[in-house]
Amino acid sequence: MTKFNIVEIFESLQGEGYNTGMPAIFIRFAGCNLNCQWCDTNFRQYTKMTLEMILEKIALFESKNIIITGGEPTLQKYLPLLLSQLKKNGYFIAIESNGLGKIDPHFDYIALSPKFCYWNRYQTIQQPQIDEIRIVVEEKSDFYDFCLFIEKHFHAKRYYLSPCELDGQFNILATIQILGRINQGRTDNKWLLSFQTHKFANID
Ligand SMILES: Nc1nc2[nH]cc(C(=O)O)c2c(=O)[nH]1
Ligand code: SF4
Ligand SMILES: [Mg+2]
Repeated sequence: MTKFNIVEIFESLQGEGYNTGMPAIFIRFAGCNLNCQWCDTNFRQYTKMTLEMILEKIALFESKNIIITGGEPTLQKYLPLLLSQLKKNGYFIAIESNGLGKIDPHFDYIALSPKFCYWNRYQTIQQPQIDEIRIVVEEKSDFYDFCLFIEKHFHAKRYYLSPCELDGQFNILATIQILGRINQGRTDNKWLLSFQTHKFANID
């Protein structure tokens, strides 16, 4: 029986990146292949749901946008099946991924969040055209080089830096300093700021 490991399904507003404020149904999958120090998501507690159970649950919400997230959603074996069913039902489907798994090019919107700590593992990874890259800022001397590497390695429409929350504090100054450094001498201001606005607004 085809089952998905689901942490939670809820309706909210996209809190981050280009689509900030977009009403969406979030489907959060369990499990991750990484272990980031500042991870803010409990991806270890989940329930098993069939495709029918997921469709029934999301039909209760108003939104026709879906954000597939985790954990790391590409680890779900039956994700392509869910994707094709949701597409048949007319949903716009975005994915949030750490970028180390294979991303199905049929997603309507692809947001990758590559992790500085796992830099080496991105060297051999190829991905289709990405809509946005969003990197959480780590205050390490070669973090800037990591951003340049990612910009070269993955082709995205937009690039964002996002302040890291650690012990309730966001490293905003470090974030805009890196943005300043990376945009210096360019005329396109290619790298932009993304806040996790849902955390400030106290919504899911
Ligand atoms: N509002 C809201 N926006 C989000 N964008 C990405 C999220 C995530 O946890 O992947 C998230 C989330 O958890 N909440
Ligand atoms: S990749 Fe994302 S979900 Fe996985 S440990 Fe890192 S921050 Fe958490
Ligand atoms: Mg989150």
